[in-house]
Amino acid sequence: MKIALIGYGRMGQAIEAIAKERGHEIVLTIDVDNQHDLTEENLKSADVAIEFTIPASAPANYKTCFSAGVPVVSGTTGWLDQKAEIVADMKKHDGTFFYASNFSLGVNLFFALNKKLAELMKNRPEYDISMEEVHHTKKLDAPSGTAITLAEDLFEAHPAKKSWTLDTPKSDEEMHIEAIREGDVPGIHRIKYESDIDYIEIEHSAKSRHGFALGAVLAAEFSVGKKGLVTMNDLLNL
Ligand SMILES: NC(=O)C1=CN([C@@H]2O[C@H](COP(=O)(O)OP(=O)(O)OC[C@H]3O[C@@H](n4cnc5c(N)ncnc54)[C@H](O)[C@@H]3O)[C@@H](O)[C@H]2O)C=CC1
Ligand SMILES: O=C(O)C1=N[C@H](C(=O)O)C[C@H](O)C1
Repeated sequence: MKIALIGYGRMGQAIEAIAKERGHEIVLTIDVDNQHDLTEENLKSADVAIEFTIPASAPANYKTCFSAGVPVVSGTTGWLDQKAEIVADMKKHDGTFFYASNFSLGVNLFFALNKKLAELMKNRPEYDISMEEVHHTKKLDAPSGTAITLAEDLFEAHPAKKSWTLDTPKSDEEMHIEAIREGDVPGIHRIKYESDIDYIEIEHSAKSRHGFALGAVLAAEFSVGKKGLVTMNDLLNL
């Protein structure tokens, strides 16, 4: 598979190493210094683009790939307020878009566990619910994309909670998410249920970025030949 790598930071470099180990070829590498080389012409040689950049750059990068007819796999977080526009653009070009707030298998199993626990707790108003996420100090967005996915899944299964806030909740319908930035932490997510008599917590802690990067390469392999929106549930058969 010929890959265009858009974003050559921590994730781009981890993805390059795994893609090469799996026998793929990187035919184009774009980072902030050569971003103008991301053109339809230069994308012609790629079977798929893998995009891990920054919230401000990702939407324009997706549109260039859709115009070029190249499937896009992206894990960039913090741009979802523009999702409707991006999906419309993908459809206009009959494109392929595989987006995941977290590409690790373990986190996707954790998503299922979160839904199950929220379902069990939906008639237990004695438990207050909160979340905590911990990431490295270079992270630009808060809360993490993964925390937002966890929160949205929780609200669906547990309708007493309806929205999240990074501040002190103003009502019982709001759930607090604490976003902690320290060191080079690859990513920790905790969901906490607390009553007057006990405390239940589930946690996922990434030991490195390997799981995210491997998931992104597997997603790229899966995306070639597909059309429309593709998700981790499709890849993992969840
Ligand atoms: N979905 C997932 O599984 C994961 C998602 N992420 C997300 O991926 C994104 C990237 O994370 P990292 O690699 O850790 O960040 P990073 O800061 O190490 O790398 C981002 C790179 O994008 C480059 N960049 C900025 N504007 C660009 C443009 N217009 N074109 C091309 N490159 C550009 C920067 O120069 C930088 O090298 C973040 O949004 C992060 O939240 C990170 C890990 C896992
Ligand atoms: O920025 C990161 O590093 C990460 N970002 C993703 C997110 O926002 O959820 C995934 C992972 O937690 C690492």
